[in-house]
Amino acid sequence: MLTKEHAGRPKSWPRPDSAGYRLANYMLENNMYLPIEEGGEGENETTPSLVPRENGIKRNASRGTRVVWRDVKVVVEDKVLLKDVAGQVEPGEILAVMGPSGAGKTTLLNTLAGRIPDSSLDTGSITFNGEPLCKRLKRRICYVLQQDIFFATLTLRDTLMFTAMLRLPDAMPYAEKVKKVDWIVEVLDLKKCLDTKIGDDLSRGLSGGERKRANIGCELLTDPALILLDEPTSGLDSSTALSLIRTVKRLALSENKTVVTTIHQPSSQIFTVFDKLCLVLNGELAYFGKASEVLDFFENLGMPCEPHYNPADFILEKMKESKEVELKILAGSYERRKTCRLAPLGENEVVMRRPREEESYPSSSNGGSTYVRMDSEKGTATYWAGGSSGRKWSSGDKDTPEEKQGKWPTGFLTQYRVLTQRNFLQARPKMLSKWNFIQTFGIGLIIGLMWFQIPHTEDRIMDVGGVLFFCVMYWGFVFVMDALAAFPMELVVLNKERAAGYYRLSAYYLAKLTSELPLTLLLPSGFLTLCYWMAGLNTVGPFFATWAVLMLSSLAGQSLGLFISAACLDFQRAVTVASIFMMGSSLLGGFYTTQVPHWLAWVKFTSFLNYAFHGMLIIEFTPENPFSCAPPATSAFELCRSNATVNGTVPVLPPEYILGGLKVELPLYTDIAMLIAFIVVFRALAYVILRFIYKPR
Ligand SMILES: Nc1ncnc2c1ncn2[C@@H]1O[C@H](COP(=O)(O)OP(=O)(O)OP(=O)(O)O)[C@@H](O)[C@H]1O
Repeated sequence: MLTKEHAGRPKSWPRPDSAGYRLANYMLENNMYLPIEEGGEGENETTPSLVPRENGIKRNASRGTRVVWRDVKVVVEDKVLLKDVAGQVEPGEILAVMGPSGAGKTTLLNTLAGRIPDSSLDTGSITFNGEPLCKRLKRRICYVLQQDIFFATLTLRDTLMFTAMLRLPDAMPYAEKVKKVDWIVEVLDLKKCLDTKIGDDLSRGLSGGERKRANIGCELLTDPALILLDEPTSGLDSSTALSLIRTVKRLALSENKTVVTTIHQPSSQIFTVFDKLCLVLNGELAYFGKASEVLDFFENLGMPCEPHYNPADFILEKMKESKEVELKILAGSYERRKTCRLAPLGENEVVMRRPREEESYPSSSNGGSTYVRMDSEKGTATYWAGGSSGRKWSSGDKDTPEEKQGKWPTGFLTQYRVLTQRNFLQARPKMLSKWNFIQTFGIGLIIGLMWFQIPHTEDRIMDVGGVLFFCVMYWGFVFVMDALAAFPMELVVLNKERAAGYYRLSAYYLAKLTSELPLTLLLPSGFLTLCYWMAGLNTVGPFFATWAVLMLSSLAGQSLGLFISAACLDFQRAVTVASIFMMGSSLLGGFYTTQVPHWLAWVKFTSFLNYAFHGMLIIEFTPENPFSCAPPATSAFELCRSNATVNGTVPVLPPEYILGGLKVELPLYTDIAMLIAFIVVFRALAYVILRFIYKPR
């Protein structure tokens, strides 16, 4: 019977102090785990619920997934990246993929994760308990990337909780999600750094090992069938690396997870933790089998390893020794494969192959790759074409009714809500940093002092224009450049999360736009308040109207920055494009020159600064805020020259004269409509680029 403490815990996630977990721990510490024999059980059978182990110890194995891949050949742009690669990994096992740099380890991992384009998989089949890899099964794979990609300003607790909220189904109660996070924290030993910021190269946060475990933790939340780890130990010291691999092994054993990891140069202690080994050499399979038997394989080839030598070092040295040795290893592997048993083909399993040029096949003209289904039992082959939307070769592609309900783990509203909270939290420290405040109010103060209480006279009209233009230009630049700097970093996280199917892009985008709005508007509001009143411009009503125009202008700048960032995807290029655009916009924004060469006149209509500046001038120069004429001898206006002082009263300039002199031609509503159009169009364009052009796999 479950105790109260256990009652809310999902059945599949035992506590770290559970008997299963303690047993796994004990077995690992005492080297009592045994790899399961290759082949043997029928592919479609569920692994027996209890697998006999050494010393009579039994392990619960009812939920495991056997993953088998055969004849995998990957070709990209006529380059063969993988050739005839086969293997099998059982629940509770760790398979290490090793080989020299560029051998094809990551390509193999990407292939197993279904993250290569359909057109690149030339031949091969990948099955999970006999079911061919399909969209539904892909969602049960967790892929821990080599880089630990997170928002640096969030704490580990926030990161895990947001991931749980996004990746665990809406139907799961909140308390259950919290318990799952607690469990991950305990299993991966992350408790002591739960409230530490993730950090990055510039700001200290989690240590390398903690970040790696956090990365694994975020992926494990979904209770995956297959865990793929790409170089999980890179950048870690040997003891942290060993502890990490041991943790993964413990998890594999206690949870019956199937683990495949690429690794560069494991220590001999790490090497002993691996159950199976897959050596890849120039895209070909150099060895597949028990890790403990790899040295026998090399010895049989006449390459004995010296006692006490790290087997991993020995293997890599041999693989890189010479072309001759390389050929010898591959020949040995070929011979070995003749006797190596993989699980038999499953009922629904087909080994697919793209037809060769000389083969004729029907219906090859519909644009997609053409595949051949080879039924090994009947000895038949059927050709058919599959569009880029997916392969139509397996009954396994069919989702269950529950899975059909949605491609995403959570609904749009949940995604929007969680992403809004997360974006707000992660943007807040950056936007409201002490230095941003110092910069904003420092510059605001300088502007206020420079143009302190501008007299309302004709000769100071340009000063009023100067203050307003500076506000528009300053915040235009700040928002464009901020978006250029922040968005590419965010794109990396977005890319990872989209590839793993966390959420809809539309939910992310909408959340980003709304969550940052209050933060975006706070600093320019403070800045304008300071400058406006120090410069003694107009009254309260026009102040709020000017504020509204400045907000629209700032958002237009941000939208432009997002668009340039998404279109360029390269910071340096984006800065160059943005600088040219913004300098052009500033120069043609109507303040520096009112006499633009006629062939350049059209450019000012592409400048959002122009619309914002002119809008502010219209708001500022009103009959209620009169500007008096200069003495007739110096006035630029005919009206002032002809109207001399009457009874000591200096005549005032009507606003239309001032606005005419400043070449303000469009009405206020046109300026506002154009600013809104800038915001909408550039944001929409940025979305379209992300949605249709910049698609992660
Ligand atoms: N999209 C691609 N187009 C062309 N060649 C590619 C592509 N992706 C990978 N390659 C090439 O395939 C080979 C294998 O790459 P892969 O990243 O799988 O190697 P790896 O064994 O993981 O290397 P490392 O240990 O250095 O990460 C490399 O020579 C690489 O240049």
